[in-house]
Amino acid sequence: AEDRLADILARGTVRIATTGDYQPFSYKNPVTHEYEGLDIDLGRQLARELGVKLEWVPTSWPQLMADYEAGKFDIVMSGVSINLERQKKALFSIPYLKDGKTPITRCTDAQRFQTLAQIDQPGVNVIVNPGGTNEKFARSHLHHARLTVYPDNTTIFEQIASGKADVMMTDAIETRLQAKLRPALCAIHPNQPFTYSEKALLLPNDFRWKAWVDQFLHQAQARGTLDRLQTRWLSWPWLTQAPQNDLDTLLALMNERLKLMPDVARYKWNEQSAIEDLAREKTILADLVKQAEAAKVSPSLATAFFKAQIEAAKMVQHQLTDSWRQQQASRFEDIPDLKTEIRPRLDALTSQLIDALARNQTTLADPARQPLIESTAQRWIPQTQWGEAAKTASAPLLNPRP
Ligand SMILES: C=C(O[C@@H]1C=C(C(=O)O)C=C[C@H]1O)C(=O)O
Repeated sequence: AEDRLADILARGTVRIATTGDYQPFSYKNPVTHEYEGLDIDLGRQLARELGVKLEWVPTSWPQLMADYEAGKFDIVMSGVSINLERQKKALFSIPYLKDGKTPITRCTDAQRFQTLAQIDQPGVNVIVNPGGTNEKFARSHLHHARLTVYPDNTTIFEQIASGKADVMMTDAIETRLQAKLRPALCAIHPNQPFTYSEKALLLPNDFRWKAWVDQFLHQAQARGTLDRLQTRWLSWPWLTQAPQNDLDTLLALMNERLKLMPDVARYKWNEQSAIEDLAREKTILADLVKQAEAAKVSPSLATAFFKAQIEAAKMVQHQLTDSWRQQQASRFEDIPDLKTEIRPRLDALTSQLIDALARNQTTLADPARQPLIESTAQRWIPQTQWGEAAKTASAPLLNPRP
């Protein structure tokens, strides 16, 4: 008989399928090309507890069940909703999140759209993304309101903020996330949604493997890991717009590097170790010069640029630890390991940053393009949450160089 758990342990790898298109669960960051989100963190913890390597298997919603039948993965972690159709073929773990459809609207109109009866009125503009459970829900519950089907998931919430639409009904977790990303919007009773559904992990038909996964989730729930993951990924500084050109990409990568610093600082806080690690900095700068030469980037530009990124990284860490010291913060839970998890991601970013420098090199060296660089950086700095550190990071792009 099949014993998937034994297979995984013998193989030394767990294959986790994910779609990469569903914030806050699974999102393929278009700048770093890495997966990020609640289910991604949970997947890393699952692999750690199994004691095996993790292989992400890209899948998509339309392909999910076909990939399952082709045996391409051991588990799906992607914010999958339990549904009895899927369960005719596969198994689900115990649920790790409760959800349901609820409204999101402008905060100024929050009182107008509390109930379905209030929403289903002539003159109310409801907006919905096509093809999924949101559209199904809207079509079966709305008879008087005007329903606009809007295909662009990335700008649909802008339509509400700008008044082109009034309200959307979607998963409560998405309304919470969007309300954090866009302060003009409010999630309406996300704790008492109109419908009830559950998120779980999709598994092959193997009860021993399911028992292991259920125990893992049970512990994550009981120890508070799942609550912490929700808090983390609902306040994550998600990318809201993909970069449009090489200069945007460079700035976005600089931002991605800084986004890793809160975890670096939390790790060091737990270990009570110093923020500055000069040996590590020396290694980075030495590797970098080699990589720069290979990519035909001037080593002096690359060095100046990375010194500024490292300076900014330490500023972010100091700011955070100063505030934690003031608040007498205690230990942080579930922090990724600096050596085996965070620094490898920083190293991957180093290569991507060098590529981006190479693609921007002529622009950066051209005095006629300085005004463009300056205005792009000036727009970028306040869009990040890093304040002075973002200025420090972008200084080498602005200052005229020898
Ligand atoms: C990020 C870290 O903290 C500091 C900043 C570094 C960086 O930006 O790469 C390197 C070493 C430390 O001085 C780290 O320790 O990895």
